[in-house]
Amino acid sequence: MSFGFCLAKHVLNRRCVEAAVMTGLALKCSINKKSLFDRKHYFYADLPAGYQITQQRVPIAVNGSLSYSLCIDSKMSQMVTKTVRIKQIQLEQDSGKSLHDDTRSQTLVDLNRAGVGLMEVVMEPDMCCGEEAAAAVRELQLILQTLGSSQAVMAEGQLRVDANVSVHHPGEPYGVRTEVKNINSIRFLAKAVDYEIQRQIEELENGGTILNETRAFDSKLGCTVPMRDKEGKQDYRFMPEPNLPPLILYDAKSLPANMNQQQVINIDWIHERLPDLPSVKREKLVEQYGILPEHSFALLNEDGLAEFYENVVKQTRMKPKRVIGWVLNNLLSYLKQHSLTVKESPVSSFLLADLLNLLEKKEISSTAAKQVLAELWKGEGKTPLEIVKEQKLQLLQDQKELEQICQAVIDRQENEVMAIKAGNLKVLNKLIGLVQRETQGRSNPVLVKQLLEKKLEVATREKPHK
Ligand SMILES: Nc1ncnc2c1ncn2[C@@H]1O[C@H](COP(=O)(O)OP(=O)(O)OP(=O)(O)O)[C@@H](O)[C@H]1O
Repeated sequence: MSFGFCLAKHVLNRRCVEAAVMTGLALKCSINKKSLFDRKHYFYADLPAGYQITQQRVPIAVNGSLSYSLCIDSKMSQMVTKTVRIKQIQLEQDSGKSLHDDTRSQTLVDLNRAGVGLMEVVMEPDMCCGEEAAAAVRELQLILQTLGSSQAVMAEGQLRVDANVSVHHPGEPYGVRTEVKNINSIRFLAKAVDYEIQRQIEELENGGTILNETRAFDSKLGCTVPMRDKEGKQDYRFMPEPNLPPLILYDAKSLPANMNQQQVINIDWIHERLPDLPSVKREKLVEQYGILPEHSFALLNEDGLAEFYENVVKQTRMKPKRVIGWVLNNLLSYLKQHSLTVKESPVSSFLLADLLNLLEKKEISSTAAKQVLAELWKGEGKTPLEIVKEQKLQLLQDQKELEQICQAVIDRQENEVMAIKAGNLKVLNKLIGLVQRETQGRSNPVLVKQLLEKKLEVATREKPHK
């Protein structure tokens, strides 16, 4: 993953180091007070210098872990939390990008990123399938965005994944790995890993062998294809980078008293200022509002949605547990349908809260509230109350009128009434629906149910006297 600051002319960029320290701390790594920059030599068209500056041998952070959760059932309601170990985090220079044009049998090289600072997070092989890899990288992406160490937009190359995949029988050592390079979407990551697992199993079952090669994921074909083989240990001729001395970091204890603060990086200072990480934010949401853990995941999955939800909660009398349904089932599905971000929503948290207040005060039914939301979505600047009045959506407050309508429905639906009296209470819902239709959704279904039940009980009791 990379951030837009560079190591150009081999002067170390302070922001790169701070971002790596922040990320290391967030991923529970030990931060090395001394790390080194080496030149790693290899020949490839996208590496014009013939070497890459990297901390691969003595990196800035080591031995961390990342916890991530994933759903294990199709209803997305049962979640398990897993952990992947972080081997190391290193600062590097990015290379260029090769663009292969198969139709013209040409390769173009985009050098725009060559030399730009890049942070590599190396994970241990602790994941078992594409879904796990995808969930771990999604969590890492959220952490990077929370820290501000990268915008981590995969489609723009700000976060890329090289997935190493091998297969082995339980209890046996890991098999030979292949590396699927430069995966630029979480969905493709899951597909690439699962494809590669399956391909390797089939290859081995058919008596073949797995080559230690670099592959690419072809998103159109949904499969991985060979790029170049890595067989035989390559000699990278590592040598210390002459323009970059060892990187020395300090903590509160080791910080020399007479040192200019601008010239040093204090790990403790960064640690104290780390923002709440996504896992902590989720826990707080569950605890504070009594929502389900999976709801807290959904809230953090969209940029700005948790803040939106909290703003609605602050401005409405409705219980947070009910508000969550409106935010996730109604507002979020509108946003998704129209491919909009939370910031672009035509319905502000204030308008949604206003609407939910009408519902809470029983001035409108939830069917009517959905109609109002659809109208608010048009972004014409009307308030929920104006829409309610304009479209005559207020709940019928006149109990007598409602009783008359219920009676009329009962009188018309002889068969249904008989079924209810015979004990089939589900049919009552049909009568409630008919009253709703008669009142154009303006009746309070709870009240209608009570009235119908009362009337039908009376009718049942009255029958023997007739
Ligand atoms: N047998 C294996 N099966 C699956 N993954 C493995 C296996 N052995 C190592 N890995 C993973 O491969 C990755 C190695 O990445 P690393 O960047 O350190 O080496 P590399 O791929 O050889 O380096 P580069 O691509 O920069 O030449 C690590 O994430 C590690 O967890």
